Amino acid sequence: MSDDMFLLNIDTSGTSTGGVSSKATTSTMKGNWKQKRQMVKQMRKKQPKTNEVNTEQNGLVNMNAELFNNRNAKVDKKKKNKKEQGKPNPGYKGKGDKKDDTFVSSLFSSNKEIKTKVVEEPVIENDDVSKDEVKEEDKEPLDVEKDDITKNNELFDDQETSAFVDLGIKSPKLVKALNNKLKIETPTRIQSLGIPKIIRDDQKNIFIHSRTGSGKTLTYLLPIYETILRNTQNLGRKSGCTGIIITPTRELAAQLEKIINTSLNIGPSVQAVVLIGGEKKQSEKKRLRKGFNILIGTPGRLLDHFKTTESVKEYIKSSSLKYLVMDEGDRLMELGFQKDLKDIFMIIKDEFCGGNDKSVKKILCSATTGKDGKLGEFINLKDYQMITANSKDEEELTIANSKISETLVQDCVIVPPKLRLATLAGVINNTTIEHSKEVDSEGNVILRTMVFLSCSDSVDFHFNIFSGLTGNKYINRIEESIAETKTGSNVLPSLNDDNLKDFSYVFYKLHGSLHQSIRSKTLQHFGSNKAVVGKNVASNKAYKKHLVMFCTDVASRGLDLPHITKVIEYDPPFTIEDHIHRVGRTARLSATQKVKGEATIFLLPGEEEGYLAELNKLHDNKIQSKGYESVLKKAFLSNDIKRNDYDSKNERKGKTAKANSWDSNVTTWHMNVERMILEKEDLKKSATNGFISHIRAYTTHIAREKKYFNVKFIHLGHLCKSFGLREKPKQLAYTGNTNKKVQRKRKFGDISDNESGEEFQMDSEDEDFKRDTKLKNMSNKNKMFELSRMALKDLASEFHY
Ligand SMILES: Nc1ncnc2c1ncn2[C@@H]1O[C@H](COP(=O)(O)OP(=O)(O)OP(=O)(O)O)[C@@H](O)[C@H]1O
Repeated sequence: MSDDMFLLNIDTSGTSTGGVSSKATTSTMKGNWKQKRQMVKQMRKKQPKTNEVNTEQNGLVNMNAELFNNRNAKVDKKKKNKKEQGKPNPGYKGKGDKKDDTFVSSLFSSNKEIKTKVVEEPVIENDDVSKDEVKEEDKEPLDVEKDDITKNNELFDDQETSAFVDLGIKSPKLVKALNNKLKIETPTRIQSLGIPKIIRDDQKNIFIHSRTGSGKTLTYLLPIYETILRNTQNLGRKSGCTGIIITPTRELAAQLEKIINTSLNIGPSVQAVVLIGGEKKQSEKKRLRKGFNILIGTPGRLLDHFKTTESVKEYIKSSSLKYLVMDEGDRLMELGFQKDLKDIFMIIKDEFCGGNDKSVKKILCSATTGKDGKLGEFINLKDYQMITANSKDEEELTIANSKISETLVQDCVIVPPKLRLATLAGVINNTTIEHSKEVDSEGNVILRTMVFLSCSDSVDFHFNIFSGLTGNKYINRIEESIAETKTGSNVLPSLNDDNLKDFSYVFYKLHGSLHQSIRSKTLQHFGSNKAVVGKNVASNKAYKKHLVMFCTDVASRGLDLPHITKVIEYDPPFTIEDHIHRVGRTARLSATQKVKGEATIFLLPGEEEGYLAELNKLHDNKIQSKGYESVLKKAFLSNDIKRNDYDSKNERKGKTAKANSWDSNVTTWHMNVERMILEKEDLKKSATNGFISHIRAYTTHIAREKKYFNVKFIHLGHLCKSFGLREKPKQLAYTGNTNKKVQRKRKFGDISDNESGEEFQMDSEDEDFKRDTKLKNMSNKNKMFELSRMALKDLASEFHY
């Protein structure tokens, strides 16, 4: 059967009284799935309705061979057999199967109309790009100098840019380390503007404002180095602390420590200590006792040591301390660290500097200016001066001043909720196809993609799905958050492509609920030059890997990872500022960033489409909206996806979809996910948690963006499908209280809603009971909202990380 032929199992005789006849005749249809669906509708209109087997209700209108070829006629029979055998059905569970009450809806039907004009890129069958032979001469080595990708001219001054020495960086040792170790010779615009002002010995506090990846870190770091090295009394790490750097995330703090102590290491005269928690406080104390010139940390941990560790006082004194940096300052505000910061300022002033901290310059640093642009005021930087490389005549801090790299290629794909997961697979897959020829001088292909999600549970779920969808292929699990998937698996179609057979995918997950040591190892592995996994360690073969990291916004700020090819915003950002930082992980000025940088944002049809206009305000080039169909076609057209059934008796395992059209492949892929979730209890739990947490997180979109992102606009049942779940949302949202103590109290009337706190100490179980009662009286959708709101109270800080 040809690709676009479809066997349809509908009685066309017009004589049947049973709707879909059990003696259905078979007709053959041509065309794409839309045409096929239209034809089905027309044919169905001609048939009398039935209560017995309502194909629409059972989700049987899907245009795919796997589910529907010859199926309708067998549904009744199958159900009967199942009942008789009393065995669970490992595959299809349909409405009416009372035991499960699950629902298999089709991926391509009942989807909301997309209003935005989308570009459907033509996909040429049988002559697809992925099918092209990758000839040696076709390979495109990444020649940084030649195509000037990393030069990022927008970041340098048009005129002859001054050298670092002209900016006040006089220490030969430092300039040499910059040239030799970091391969940096010419300062960027923000460095030219910022370094002289920071070094100058006046009291002005400073806001360094410049786009992501423009070199802000060295703008404040080099003056700190220079000040340390100018001190003729410098006795190494025990000579006193010159700079304190506060960061919102542990990852960013660890990265800064690595720059100072490893990448730009100029010996014992400049040494940093990092305090980020996640390890024993005792070992941090031990390191502090050795002395430090620069102290880096997250607010909570810094404050903790300031209050309790004696050796800190020994090294932080007004005689040496000159700079207090708040990197990603607006994020520090957003995360509610104001109180900690105020306490830190106070301890520094009163306890470390004897009541006078006038010699300490406060520096705020970010690519965005905070929600209301009043960041400086907010943290008492009353007398600050803004230094910006974004616009020459800029004085006010406003979001409009925040810029995105001109080299970034941003697009958008508007996807109905049911098709989100498959389209994500499609985008990842197509990134491999598009960049598979970009080899480095040693023949390696290392692509890196970051997929941003709204919450930890959703990160876990997507990591589990993509790393676990291997059928009978082996997953090489190095750590619990790293998994490699190789050729021949069902994870992504490109793994079955002959031209990409040497490719493998390494999946990572990163979020704040992981143990710190795992977070550090994962990031280190993802960022290392040859993320070597498993068997490849010993072989001399060139690496062909696509490293895909599923992460929360914990990875959106400040991280300078090498060679990020693609950023995917699978869940929309919580604020427009988050978008700027997420996409800022690519298209950076960096010796290791050898790609222009691409970003794709996923939006749902409907109100979310309006968000495009907001995004377009930030991007110089209009964002192109891609059609999800072309994404799916490109990914799923050329390689048949095999079913992963476990039903060996029925000999279904391993069989390909009967029709190898792209939509059949998409459906088979999705059914594989659904089956896997049905089979594995832990995966089901992960999917359920992922879905519920995603909804909760969605409710936290800020008020000014609620007109685009309001949970009321979402078809929750359809969204459920993108988590591979067949349950209805209400089943997932409300499970009732199974706590025995509460049930007993309920039974014997020991608990009532009006018991005061004095008479009856409310414990968490009693709160559960109150909640249950409240929920019972609500409509299903309101239940979901209420649950989200309740969880929000406790878990608000969890959502973003
Ligand atoms: N003058 C320079 N010439 C070439 N590369 C540079 C220069 N200055 C910094 N870089 C490199 O550019 C990359 C990005 O710099 P950096 O991390 O400081 O950006 P940023 O502005 O702080 O970004 P973000 O806002 O995302 O934190 C780093 O890899 C850094 O080594």
